[in-house]
Amino acid sequence: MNAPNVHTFPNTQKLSVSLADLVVKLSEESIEIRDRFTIGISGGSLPKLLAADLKNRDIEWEKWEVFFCDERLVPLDHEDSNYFLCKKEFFDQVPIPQDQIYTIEPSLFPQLEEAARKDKEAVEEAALEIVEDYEKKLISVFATVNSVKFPVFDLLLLGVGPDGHTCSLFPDHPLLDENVGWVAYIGDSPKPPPRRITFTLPVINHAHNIAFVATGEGKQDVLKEIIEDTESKLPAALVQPVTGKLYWFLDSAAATKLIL
Ligand SMILES: O=C1O[C@H](COP(=O)(O)O)[C@@H](O)[C@H](O)[C@H]1O
Repeated sequence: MNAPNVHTFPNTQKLSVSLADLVVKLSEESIEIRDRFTIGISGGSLPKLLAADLKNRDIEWEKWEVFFCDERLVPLDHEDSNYFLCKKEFFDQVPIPQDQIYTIEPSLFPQLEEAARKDKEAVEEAALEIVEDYEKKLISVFATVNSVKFPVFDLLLLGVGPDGHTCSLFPDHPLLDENVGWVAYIGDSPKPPPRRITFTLPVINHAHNIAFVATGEGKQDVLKEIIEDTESKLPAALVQPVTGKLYWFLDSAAATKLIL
């Protein structure tokens, strides 16, 4: 495994500038080689930190293809939606073509809501349709130029929760063992809302570049385990790129307990 590049910054403003530098560099390199930039974005604290400086950069936005590393199964205009959050913080500020921002399929929502009034099995069936639709969207973008075994993103931007979760992969959850599917449904997320979809670990680990972004003192302990304990089984510690590069962008509050 490639050693992670851990970058720490005195404040979130400086972190955002450096994160934007990396995204610009990778976007330019990918467009030069493949004429497009494929990126997966997370929710939580990430979109605001990402957009802060990036929105003012000179980027070929029309070459971007954007997916969500995880998404909550709520309508796209719901405040819990990662799309809604990214739109508010980022997409509304930059000219990425709307049809190159791949959301979960809103027309599949009514049947999920109806299933929720029935039973768990019906919910799982309806959620599976959303998963299959999202996998089709991934295939439409990746199948022609990459190996179809797993999509290979130019960049995945990930967050990490104080419990060590990343995307919607939570500690000790059976989804951590998924090694075939690209997208998976979780109906019992310990962090609300409970129903979500998420990229699986192999999709994450096949990316060319993965950058974690974590800030604030609430993440000190978990970061120490994830970055320094090579035996850790926390979801974020299982992010180990097959051949790609792994970056950590931390503010000094989050990085305090690390031996760097
Ligand atoms: O629920 C989620 O949480 C993680 C971590 O969020 P953060 O606010 O602690 O950065 C996020 O990466 C994920 O996309 C989201 O669905």
